[in-house]
Amino acid sequence: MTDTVKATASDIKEMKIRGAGRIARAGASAMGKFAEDYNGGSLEDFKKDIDKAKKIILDSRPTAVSLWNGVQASVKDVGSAASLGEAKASVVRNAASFVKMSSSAVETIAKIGAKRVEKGDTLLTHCNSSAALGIIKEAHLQGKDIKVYATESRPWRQGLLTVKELSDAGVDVTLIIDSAVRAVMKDIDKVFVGADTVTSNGALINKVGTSQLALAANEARVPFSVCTETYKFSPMTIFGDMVEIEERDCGEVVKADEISKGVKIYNPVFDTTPAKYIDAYITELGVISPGSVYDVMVKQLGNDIFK
Ligand SMILES: O=P(O)(O)OC[C@H]1O[C@H](OP(=O)(O)O)[C@H](O)[C@@H]1O
Repeated sequence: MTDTVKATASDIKEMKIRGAGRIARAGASAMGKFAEDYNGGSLEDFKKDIDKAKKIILDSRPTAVSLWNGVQASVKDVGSAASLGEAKASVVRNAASFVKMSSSAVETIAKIGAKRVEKGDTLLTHCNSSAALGIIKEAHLQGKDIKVYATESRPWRQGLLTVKELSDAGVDVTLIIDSAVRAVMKDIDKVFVGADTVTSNGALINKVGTSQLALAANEARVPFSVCTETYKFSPMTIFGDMVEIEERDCGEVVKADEISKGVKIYNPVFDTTPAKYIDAYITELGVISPGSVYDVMVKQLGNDIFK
């Protein structure tokens, strides 16, 4: 297996490459590079080998369906290719097309979402979502004079990436610990978070802590919007599949010498926010309700998904 595939899978697993959009683009790019460098003999060999490459990439992190959708989009024409050359070229072409579409989607979401930010708004965000931060930075660029609260997002503390990114962009940003979200919610006008996976019934799988943020926003009647590309919508959930919630090493939560032996540590990386706590999904196709996710998926993927 090529070094690029193994190195990409390792970087995603170790979160050197992180963020649902970024890992999707990295997975697609690795598939494209695999095809470009492939020097095997036959189309049959290529089909077997690219399936192995796909599995290595997909096994790196289980929750963000964006990774699956990015890899699938890259290899979708291999089965119908008439020759090895045609199969390789299709993967290179489709991978590049997915990466371009994915980056363009984040830019479109920024433009659409910024319209929902009003002058003087105080916003709250969680973790480090390029889609959510795109909206926030665009609203700032438009001179909307916003203030932002960003959660630390324990245990990985992606919030530190967020406050650096926003302060570097000149945004007035305040870091808070995750358990402070309900205390600050009275001062918040709107919440913007990202997505790892969206299920067919409109539920959100995102960084752990998102659901408590949605609960506090709902209690305070603060609009809660999810900023996401539609390739994070999960077709498998239409047929009842559950989304696997990744659990990571306990050492990310506490150092071994800080806790007595025998104490168990539960470290889920994501949680689920039911559709009823979500006011809108801000996507590259526009602002949609949680109840429209199924229809958007079927429209985009076509009725083939039922075959
Ligand atoms: O695609 P973008 O909007 O950048 O990020 C989407 C989500 O991916 C991240 O997961 P992790 O930090 O990779 O575990 C966060 O949960 C974030 O909200």
